[in-house]
Amino acid sequence: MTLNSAENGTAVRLEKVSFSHSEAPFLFDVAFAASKITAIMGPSGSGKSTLLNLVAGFETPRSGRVLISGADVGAKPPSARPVSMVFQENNLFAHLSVERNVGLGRSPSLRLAEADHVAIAGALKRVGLAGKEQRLPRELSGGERQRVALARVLVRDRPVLLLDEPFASLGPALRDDMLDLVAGVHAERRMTVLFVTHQPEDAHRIGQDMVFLDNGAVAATGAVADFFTKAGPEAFRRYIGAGPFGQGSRDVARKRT
Ligand SMILES: Nc1ncnc2c1ncn2[C@@H]1O[C@H](COP(=O)(O)OP(=O)(O)OP(=O)(O)O)[C@@H](O)[C@H]1O
Repeated sequence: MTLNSAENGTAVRLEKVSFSHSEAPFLFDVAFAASKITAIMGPSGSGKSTLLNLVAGFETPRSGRVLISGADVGAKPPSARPVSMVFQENNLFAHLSVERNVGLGRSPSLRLAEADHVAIAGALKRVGLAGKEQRLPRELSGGERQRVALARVLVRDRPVLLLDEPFASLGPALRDDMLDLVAGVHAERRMTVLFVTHQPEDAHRIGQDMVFLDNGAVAATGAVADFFTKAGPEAFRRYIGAGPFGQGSRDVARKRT
């Protein structure tokens, strides 16, 4: 039996990756487990987006290596990396229909064969947008636009998914729906997901592992569940503060089950 890459799992590793925008230095040395959802949290400016951009290839390390499935992807442009990315907004081209925006995940020149159209229709159905294929992004709600971005991820079918606060501008109930959609897609495809969020409840809802950044470096790593106990890392507890997710209470553990 041959296993495809998703079944093998695709680990992501930043090996002593240094980088600097201007004066602020970053040094990332961290591994993301294959086929898991890892939440990436940390104070504003700690380097979460920068880390994702290094994996995606939008930023180039000054030194160190980015490894995906053990292969150094440093020389590859973003389009050649086995990665998809969803941002908080501006994922879509305003002048293209929903169907064509999704089609870009299949072919950047939108030369689409019959099989591509079938895949696009299937992806739009999976994210709950069947019937809205011909709409423009401005004719959709914020949540629907993010569903289009997820449909594009599905047709692009890369083993690594980078999510940079994709649902931060959505209300709580809708955010939960979208997170459950991501968790459902992850259960089907088993991508390796790096999920940047400021919301502890979002990390808790779908995250399995946690990478906590502080000041341009990894401050703590571990299982998400362990971060939300009283024994969780001190810097993390300071960051999330008081509130239902800041008390390390057993209520949180109960909610999960
Ligand atoms: N293109 C850029 N040019 C110069 N500095 C930048 C650039 N992008 C980010 N920075 C700086 O690098 C630091 C880290 O930014 P980054 O966006 O990675 O942080 P973050 O943890 O994602 O923050 P936030 O939670 O606010 O989104 C910040 O101090 C930011 O001002």
